[in-house]
Amino acid sequence: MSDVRRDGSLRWLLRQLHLGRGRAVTISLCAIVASLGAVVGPILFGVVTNVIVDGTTGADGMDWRRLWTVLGVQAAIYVVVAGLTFAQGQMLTIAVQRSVAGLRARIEDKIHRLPLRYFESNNRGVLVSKLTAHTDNAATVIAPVLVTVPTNVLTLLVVTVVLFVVSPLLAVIALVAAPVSAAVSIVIARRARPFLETRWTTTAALTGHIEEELSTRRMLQAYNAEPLARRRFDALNEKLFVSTRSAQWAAGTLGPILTAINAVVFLILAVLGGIMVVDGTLSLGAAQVAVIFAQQLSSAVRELAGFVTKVQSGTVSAGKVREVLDEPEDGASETGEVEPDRAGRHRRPPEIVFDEVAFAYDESTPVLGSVSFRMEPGTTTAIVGSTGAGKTTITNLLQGFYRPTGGSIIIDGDDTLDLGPQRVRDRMAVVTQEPWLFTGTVRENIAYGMSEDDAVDRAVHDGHLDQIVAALPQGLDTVIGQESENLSAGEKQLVTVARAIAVSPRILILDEATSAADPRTELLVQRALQRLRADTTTLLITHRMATAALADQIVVLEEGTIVESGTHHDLIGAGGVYARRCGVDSASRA
Ligand SMILES: Nc1ncnc2c1ncn2[C@@H]1O[C@H](COP(=O)(O)OP(=O)(O)OP(=O)(O)O)[C@@H](O)[C@H]1O
Repeated sequence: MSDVRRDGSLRWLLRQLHLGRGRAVTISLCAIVASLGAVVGPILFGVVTNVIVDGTTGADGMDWRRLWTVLGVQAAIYVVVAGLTFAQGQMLTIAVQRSVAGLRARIEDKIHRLPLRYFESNNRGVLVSKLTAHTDNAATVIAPVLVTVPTNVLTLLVVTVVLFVVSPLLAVIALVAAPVSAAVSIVIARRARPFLETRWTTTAALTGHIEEELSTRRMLQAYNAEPLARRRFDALNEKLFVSTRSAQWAAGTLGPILTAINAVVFLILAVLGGIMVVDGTLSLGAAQVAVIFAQQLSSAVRELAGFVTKVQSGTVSAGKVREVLDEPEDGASETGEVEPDRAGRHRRPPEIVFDEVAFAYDESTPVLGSVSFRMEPGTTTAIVGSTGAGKTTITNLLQGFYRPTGGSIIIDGDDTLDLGPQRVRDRMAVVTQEPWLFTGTVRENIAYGMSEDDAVDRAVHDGHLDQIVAALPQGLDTVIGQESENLSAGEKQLVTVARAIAVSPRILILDEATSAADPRTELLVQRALQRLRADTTTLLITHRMATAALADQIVVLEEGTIVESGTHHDLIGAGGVYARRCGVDSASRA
């Protein structure tokens, strides 16, 4: 994280952008030619002045031909400069936006490759701002690198040379200001940097806070905790205000200081130039060129100084983006298409074996000891056990979210680590206690981009959603979402059950899938899932003994270890933990 070297971030960023050398060179060339034109313009302006002065004060009268020629050339140069500036600006905008889109795509891709652990330990607001605001801000350094630096360095060189040709004395005076301005700019940029860092981290924290507030707003209201949330918001808001003000203040002092330095230089040049014209050591046109060039010199220095602050800010952002892209990936989070030769490997329900599987989320606290059980093809295995026993952890491992720390999970003879997560998840459906819905129609939520319309209709019927869908204002086309008020918690769970039915899975994981449904609906859904079971190897996590009793095999887990396993009848007969649980469960239901 913080090991990202700040000074390396700019070079790193430019390497990530894949701007295309040809396009970068074209943009820079256009900018350079345009800036050369902008330098030649004032020289011709001086020539025009001298022609007019000679014409009005000399004996030969006005040389109209020369005057019109110079004016014509000058006009042509300005037209070319305008054209090139426009073209360069357009190309630059496209290049910058394309680069930003590419960078965002890389982060998006990275997000799918990061281990779940990363998201568990990182604030979502921070991630969102890295994906959006920081990416945009990091890209703002492209324009300065391609245009500001080459054009202004060139302007500095040409202007300096011409100034020396015109008048070495005036050149020296104009140049003395440049290093002073540059030093001031660098000092101010350094001062602004910590404020910029704070501004970005606070913006991210504020985004995270607002997101949390929105997703927990019912709880906040129910517990009257809004004042607490408000206080946290106010504190972050104030911190953002202070850091932004300080950053702006530090950067804002730069302009006036440079303007003051330039004003003094300009005054000295104007007075000295005037004296030299009166003395006859300098023509009026040359004096004019010297004054205009001195201004160009100072504006080039100012632009380069602006580049320093912009790059400061862009580098801070590039560092943040780099933190995400440099995060170590986890093979277990690898995603993508299933390789064609292995696609559809689960043509029939597979056999799944947990062979001495051990696991710990963090090394100091083992969650699973040595878990071994076999799931025959097309059968249902129920895992029951106390809260925190490790049941969901077993489903997480089967989905390939984490790697076992010991032992292996074998599907049809292949270790899941060798298969890779894509193939493991091929034709796998999961329904959890927390129904996961995205903003879209009921149909889209069930199809989830994979199932045909008739599969959706069948799933609605088999999943006993018909009546619920009929009661919705636009039926299957009603828009729902995670926060949707249209559906109850149980109904949302039924939508996710229908989604699982629609994909005709070969492996089905049900983790308290019907916990929010009433007993009658649960029974109906159980029947629907029962129909799937012949073609599916099912892992069922449940606290309801009546649901577990329907399974072909029951595994009883306590503190990460299997304490007993067998059929409902075997375990009732054994009179152990399961039998006691069944007794308590039926007593509590009575
Ligand atoms: N992402 C995680 N990071 C760290 N520890 C975790 C994580 N998820 C679960 N745990 C811990 O692992 C242990 C087992 O959790 P798990 O969710 O597998 O239990 P469970 O049997 O499914 O419980 P429940 O019946 O309450 O759902 C718990 O002590 C829990 O605190």
